[in-house]
Amino acid sequence: MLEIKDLSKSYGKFLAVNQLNLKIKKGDIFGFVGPNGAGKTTTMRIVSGLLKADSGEVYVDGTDALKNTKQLKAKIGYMPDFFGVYDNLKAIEYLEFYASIYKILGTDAKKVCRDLLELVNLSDKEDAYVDSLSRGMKQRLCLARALVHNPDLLILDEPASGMDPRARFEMKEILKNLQSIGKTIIVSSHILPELAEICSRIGIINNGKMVVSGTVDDIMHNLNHTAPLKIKVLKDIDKAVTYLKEQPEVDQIKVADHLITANFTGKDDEVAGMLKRLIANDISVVSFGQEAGNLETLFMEITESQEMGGE
Ligand SMILES: Nc1ncnc2c1ncn2[C@@H]1O[C@H](COP(=O)(O)OP(=O)(O)OP(=O)(O)O)[C@@H](O)[C@H]1O
Repeated sequence: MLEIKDLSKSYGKFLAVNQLNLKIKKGDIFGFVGPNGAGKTTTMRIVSGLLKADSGEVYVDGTDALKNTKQLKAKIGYMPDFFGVYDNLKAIEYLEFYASIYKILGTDAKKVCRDLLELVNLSDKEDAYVDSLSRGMKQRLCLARALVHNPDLLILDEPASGMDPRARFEMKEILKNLQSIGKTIIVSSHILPELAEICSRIGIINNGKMVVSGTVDDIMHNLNHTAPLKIKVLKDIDKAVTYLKEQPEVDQIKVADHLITANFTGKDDEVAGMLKRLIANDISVVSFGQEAGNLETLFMEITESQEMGGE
């Protein structure tokens, strides 16, 4: 659906995007993650046809996006990370205004805009003034605006920034809905866990370069990253520890009461295999789980080492 090859963009002497490569399949929710100033907005604005690249190639459905910006605007919906102020406009009027830009007018426009308000859970705010909406509601309205011309590819720049947990949850549900109706979505964030659970794939960008991309599992595995296992056993704690010590994927075993904590390097199927083998060895497992949140550590490690390696 989207392919970016060796994309570069400088602002004066400052290289904001540096030979960036990226591939996104149709139907993906791709999480574009990186610290502030990494180059996410610059990349997204280039793909959306709002900013010129210095060099590189961008293809949307096989079409050269840098040479056919007008044609591709119909396919792409862009939601900026900034929401302007619109005095004296009701939510529905705001959407109708954007619909009119795409020549969707009259009763057609009303229907499209009402459907979009429903999609982003704002039906009851149809006649509310935009300025009276909460930040989360404004962001959802902005998302509806990006959808007004029914694009296949959605490019969302920090759609959940500044939202409270409930509003973030709602935004995630909306994105999953959009995926289920066939949209391909790129969503950026500087907070990795915010995205990991809904994204089919993520890419980590730092200093304008794509450092790593793939499924969350693949990234953890390829970087040989460890995720702590927590295993509670009923009895046989010594037997369990002896068994775990023999496993190459396991290290740094710690025991407190009946709880064993150990670092584990491997994918989900290997974690499942470990649980099966513990039980097959007659160890009474009360609970077994792998801690989440390690992705955050991984993200910090990747971006820190890059910063130190950079200029
Ligand atoms: N118009 C501009 N002129 C000069 N420098 C710019 C301009 N726009 C962006 N930059 C710089 O380019 C770098 C990348 O910016 P960009 O906005 O693409 O990053 P980002 O990953 O989206 O960051 P954030 O999460 O803070 O929005 C930053 O160092 C930024 O200061």
